[in-house]
Amino acid sequence: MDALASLPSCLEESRIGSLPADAFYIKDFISPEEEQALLEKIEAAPKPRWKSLAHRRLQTWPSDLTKSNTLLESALPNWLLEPVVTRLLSLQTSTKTNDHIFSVSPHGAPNHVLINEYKPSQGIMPHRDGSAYHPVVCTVSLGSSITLDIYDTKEDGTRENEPKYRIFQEPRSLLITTGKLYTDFLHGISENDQDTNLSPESVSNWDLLASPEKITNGTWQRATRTSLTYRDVIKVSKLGNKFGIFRKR
Ligand SMILES: O=C(O)CCC(=O)C(=O)O
Ligand SMILES: [Fe+2]
Repeated sequence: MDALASLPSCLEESRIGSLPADAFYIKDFISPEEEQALLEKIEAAPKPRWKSLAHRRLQTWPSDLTKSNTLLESALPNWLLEPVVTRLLSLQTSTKTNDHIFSVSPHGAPNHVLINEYKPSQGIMPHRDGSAYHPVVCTVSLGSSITLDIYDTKEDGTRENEPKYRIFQEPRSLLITTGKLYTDFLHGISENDQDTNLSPESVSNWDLLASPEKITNGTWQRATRTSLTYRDVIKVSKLGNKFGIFRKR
């Protein structure tokens, strides 16, 4: 199937209307072939690229941020730019403008990618992404579906115990979150080997899913899911680039 055939003509078509502003879900953003090629690149990365946390492993491209949340300037490798970033920047936010989702970000494009791998029963604690990034997150999912839980906070600022919203992320999909959803709400993935109670009522993006019929009796049995999280790091230091050139000589 041609991945581009199913792309929306503008982001507004993909808005998750039942969520606070703003979230967009685009099914089949990449093709199965592109998904496979990305998984192979991730697998082929040298072992030290992986950082193992207690319940998850991850890669950071082009590098980790410094203690002061600065990115040492360095280009993303081409396999992380093509096709994802090119396609992402081709998506207009509305039919009335030529703006894309990173038009007003400091560098006009994502400059950083986090790759998270979740085996069944692995997840990520509810958190906010914080102030190091321009408040736009673009997540491409690979391999398997998984449910992202969105939590509101109580009046005293602590997190609600139960998620207020749930977003079902299918392989090859793109999820964009920004606005209040970035700044006010928390997001996380539960440490379960299955996602349960999935229904048109409980899943905010149900109407935008590629294959809701693959969810049986409201249950999704997880397999390994890998995500690519694209963001624009606000502070970039030129030093990284110069040092890179210096080292090559
Ligand atoms: O894997 C995901 O979809 C979420 C990752 C995430 O929240 C993060 O890396 O900040
Ligand atoms: Fe996050």
